[in-house]
Amino acid sequence: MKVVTGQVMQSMDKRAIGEFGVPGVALMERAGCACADAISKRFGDGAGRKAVIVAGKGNNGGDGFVISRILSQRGWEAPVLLLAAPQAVTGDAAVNLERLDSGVVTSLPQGLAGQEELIKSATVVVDALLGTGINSEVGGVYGEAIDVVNACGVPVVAVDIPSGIDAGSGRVLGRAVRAELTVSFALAKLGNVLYPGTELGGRLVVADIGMPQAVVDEAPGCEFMDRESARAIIRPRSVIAHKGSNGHCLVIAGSAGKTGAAAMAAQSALRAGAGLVSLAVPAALNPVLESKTTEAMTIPIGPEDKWHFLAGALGELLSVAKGKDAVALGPGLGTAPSTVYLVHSLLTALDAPLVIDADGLNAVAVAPELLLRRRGRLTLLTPHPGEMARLMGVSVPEVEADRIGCARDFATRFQVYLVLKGARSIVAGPDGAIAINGSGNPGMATGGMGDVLTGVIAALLGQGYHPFAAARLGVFLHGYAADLMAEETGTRGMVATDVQEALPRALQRLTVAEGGAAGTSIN
Ligand SMILES: NC(=O)C1=CN([C@@H]2O[C@H](COP(=O)(O)OP(=O)(O)OC[C@H]3O[C@@H](n4cnc5c(N)ncnc54)[C@H](OP(=O)(O)O)[C@@H]3O)[C@@H](O)[C@H]2O)[C@@H](O)CC1
Ligand SMILES: [K+]
Repeated sequence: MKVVTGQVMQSMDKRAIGEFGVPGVALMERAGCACADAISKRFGDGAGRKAVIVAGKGNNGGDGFVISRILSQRGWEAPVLLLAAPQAVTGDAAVNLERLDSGVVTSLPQGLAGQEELIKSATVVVDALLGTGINSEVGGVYGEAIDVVNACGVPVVAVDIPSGIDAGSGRVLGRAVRAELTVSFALAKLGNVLYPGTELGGRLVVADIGMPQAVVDEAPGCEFMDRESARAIIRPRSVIAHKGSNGHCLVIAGSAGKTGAAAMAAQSALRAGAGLVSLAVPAALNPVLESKTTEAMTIPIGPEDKWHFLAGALGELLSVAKGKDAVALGPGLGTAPSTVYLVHSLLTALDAPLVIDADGLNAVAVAPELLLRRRGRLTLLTPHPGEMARLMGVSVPEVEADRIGCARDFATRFQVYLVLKGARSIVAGPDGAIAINGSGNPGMATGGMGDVLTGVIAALLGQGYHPFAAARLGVFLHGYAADLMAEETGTRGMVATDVQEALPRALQRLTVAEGGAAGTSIN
């Protein structure tokens, strides 16, 4: 599913009207109608139902006027509380304000004070205060109105986006409405799918409002990874495939106390469909990993009494990497100076597509410019916000404040593919392309989940997926496996090996035709 910023949606609106001759008032009619349909579907129709529409003076309010008119025709009582003088309403919104029966609209430029009882008596409150036109922090009467709506205890349906959410980032601009359902128009906005906006919006429905297809197709946006997008990436496996044709991955991982990271990365690569996995570990750890893993082939590296990789392991590792389809570097490596040195040497010497995670990233953070020496070879980094902050030399809050910007900046600057992990992981390509992952749940906030993701992405690279496809499908599959686990056992107590073991089921669900309507509801 494509998602766009609020500004892009506003320019799409202008293009549809200016270049394609679609009247703005027709777009508004369809937008209001889609909201009214969603409300009817959720609450039914007929007498005894009351929708209180809290409207601003812009076109978001205009949609609210249409909703009032349509619900009234369906037997609802649908009063509009307009936070402006009627003369302040202009354009298409004014046309629809005119169409309302007298007595339906109460003009309240001073705010909602005194309207609390009416609002509390509603079946549903419709939030039509602010949409994509929000241009500053919300205060004054709009801010107070948001507080009243949030305190009323009645289900709220947000028009386009909860008022107060920045459509381009999902940030709360001062304060924002909390809705049960959001009906967004033409395409979802970034603020509908990124936290905290996505959580405040509740369930999201994206309604077709008759935006010309060319306008939709040509709008610059990014991909929101849902089941449909994942299905579009997965390739069928040949019925005559053999282990050699499904990719041979090399995992370089492990140090004392971190054998689990190595085992999970290797096992997850197998669970994500790798044909063969070789696991290179410091020699002293080999007996542990021999017994921890079954299908993966372990390769002891370096002196028998060493529990971490030494710089001198370069030659041995390059020779085992020869002919491998993908290499995963980093899980549980530790940060011993000789290991860091080894990672630097491997960065410039390894030819195979390379996934770098965890301590591998910590080593890269010391000298990120080494990534540029991999030019022409494929490199994919999977940092969490802490690792991203170290890579960029900024603070974690700075990363969290602009996750898309940070991921895009690093990926383009160092010509790598990058997955910035966290709720709604961001995938960035060296050309600046962005995807946002839609799967996953809070049960994944435990140790080892990153090792599983590394294995999954390495397996997909090894099977020949393009790195941007491997990263997008990898993060979706990883989160989707966790979602399947959560359906069965809930999110508390979920561990990384649960997700690892659910990977085949997730892959199967994505490759077998799904029953029921695909629909446009994403959560
Ligand atoms: N795009 C489409 O395809 C379609 C879009 N449609 C709908 O139009 C919506 C966009 O409408 P829009 O552009 O009129 O902006 P909107 O969100 O109503 O707000 C602007 C008003 O709010 C004000 N204002 C701004 N910030 C504020 C603040 N912090 N605190 C207080 N006030 C603030 C600002 O006032 P100003 O600052 O300019 O004086 C201005 O008056 C979109 O979300 C969708 O619902 C559909 O009808 C059909 C198809
Ligand atoms: K709104």
